[in-house]
Amino acid sequence: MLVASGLVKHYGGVTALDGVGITLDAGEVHALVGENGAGKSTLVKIVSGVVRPEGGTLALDGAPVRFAGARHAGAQGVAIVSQELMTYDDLTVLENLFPYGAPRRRGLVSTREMRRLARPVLGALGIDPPPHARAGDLPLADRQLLEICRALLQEPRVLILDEPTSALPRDAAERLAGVVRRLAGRGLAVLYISHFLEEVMRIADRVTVLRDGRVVLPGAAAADVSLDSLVAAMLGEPEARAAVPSPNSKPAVRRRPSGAAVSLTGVTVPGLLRDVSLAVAGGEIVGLAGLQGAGHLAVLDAVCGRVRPASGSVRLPDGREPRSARHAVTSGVAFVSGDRKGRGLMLDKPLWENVTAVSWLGQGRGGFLPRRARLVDRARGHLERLRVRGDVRAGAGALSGGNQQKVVLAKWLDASPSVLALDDPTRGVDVGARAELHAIVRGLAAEGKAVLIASSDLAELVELCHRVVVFQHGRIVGSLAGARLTEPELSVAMNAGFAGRAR
Ligand SMILES: Nc1ncnc2c1ncn2[C@@H]1O[C@H](COP(=O)(O)OP(=O)(O)OP(=O)(O)O)[C@@H](O)[C@H]1O
Repeated sequence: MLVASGLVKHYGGVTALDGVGITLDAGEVHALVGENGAGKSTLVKIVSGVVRPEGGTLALDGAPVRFAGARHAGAQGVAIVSQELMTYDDLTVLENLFPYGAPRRRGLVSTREMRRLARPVLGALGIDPPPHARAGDLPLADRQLLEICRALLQEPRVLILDEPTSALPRDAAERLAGVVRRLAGRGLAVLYISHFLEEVMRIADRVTVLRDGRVVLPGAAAADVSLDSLVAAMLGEPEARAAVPSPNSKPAVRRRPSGAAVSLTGVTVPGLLRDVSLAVAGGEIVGLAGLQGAGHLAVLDAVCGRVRPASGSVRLPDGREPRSARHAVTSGVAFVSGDRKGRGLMLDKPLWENVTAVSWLGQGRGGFLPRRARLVDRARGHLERLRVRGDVRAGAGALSGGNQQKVVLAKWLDASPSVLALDDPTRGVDVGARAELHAIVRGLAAEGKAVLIASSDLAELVELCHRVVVFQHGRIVGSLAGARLTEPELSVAMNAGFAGRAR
């Protein structure tokens, strides 16, 4: 249905695509995988009309096409849900679903018609947001599903999903996988980009692997490709062995409890947390798990000073309560979120400024301003440690999405925190970088830092954590550690709690 051939694209001196081709057939889910910076988003942007290639061709149903922009591509039946959230936060749910012209009745915008059209699509995705709620007030997962809904309402023939499940809890991701399969069954061509390789193998009919702007595995039948060979193709053979941890490898962190570094005592936050007590020692990595709205994320908010308890108390390593987000930072709390756009980077500023920004806040006023060259060097050191490919003086906006996420982590590393609060820290990060970020988190714990982590990726919690505390309806319902800390156990506990089980 849609054939791209010989695509070439440069950004300054960087070759993003070097003669890339891909064929998307009706009725198939075609997965596109590759390391951060491999060129996936660039390919997707070209195929969806957002970026023009310098070379190569696109053909739709055998006829050559040149897209003048995303709307033009949309009108030709190519819809995209991009990696970065594109919801209009100040508009309502319904307004977000019909951005290019709402359905009208007798010349007037018809809310009823909007609802009628939207209801079955929202239902298929398993969400039911209030139609007049402000999109910005919805949880991240719902906002992502809203975007998918918006794309589906265009009734596309080619649907491009760029990391659609990276912000979704597992149940929503599984629902979405079902929806994608059904859409392909109805004759849609789906291009599916994801860093979750197991998910890719489950959902895709074909898989194309990009490495350094070139196709290294072209449209292979997914049934013929093993997970190992996929990783090897992505990373190149020698690196693959070093970067990917063996499955279920437990953290080799020596726990060095040194008293509670962070503690919550009887914390109640109306609507979010009810009488939560939790202590995390220095050296400990504690996971926070729960379904959407269970309260586990509110613990991070409380530690980071973004919500204040109505009763109970939160104590940071310096013995103080976090009175505000800024105060929490100066008390040594680092907050790393996978929601890069919302919480993270100054995209128009160079990498070194981004990386060194927080430690300035942490050091407060009155210090001597280090010379720029020293800051640049310091930033370069952090970025090399995280293997970010990119010039330290270039703007953060020029980095691929996954590399931006590494910069978010680097800026907090620079601030030498004593507590790490992580919210889906490896969202959108490739398998090699994920292993690297995990190694860094383990290393920081081994240095005595306290780590609290929430993640929609249960494998991440199982791999990293000493124990995982499970939340339901704002309360702690139990915890898992040691041999009981497995993905299936965790999933059951999150959904059904610990009724009838020993805690
Ligand atoms: N607007 C831009 N300006 C400069 N360089 C860019 C720009 N967009 C992408 N690049 C560069 O092109 C290369 C390919 O990036 P691209 O975003 O396509 O990778 P990706 O495979 O989608 O990565 P990720 O998995 O991290 O999203 C990278 O080296 C990136 O730094």
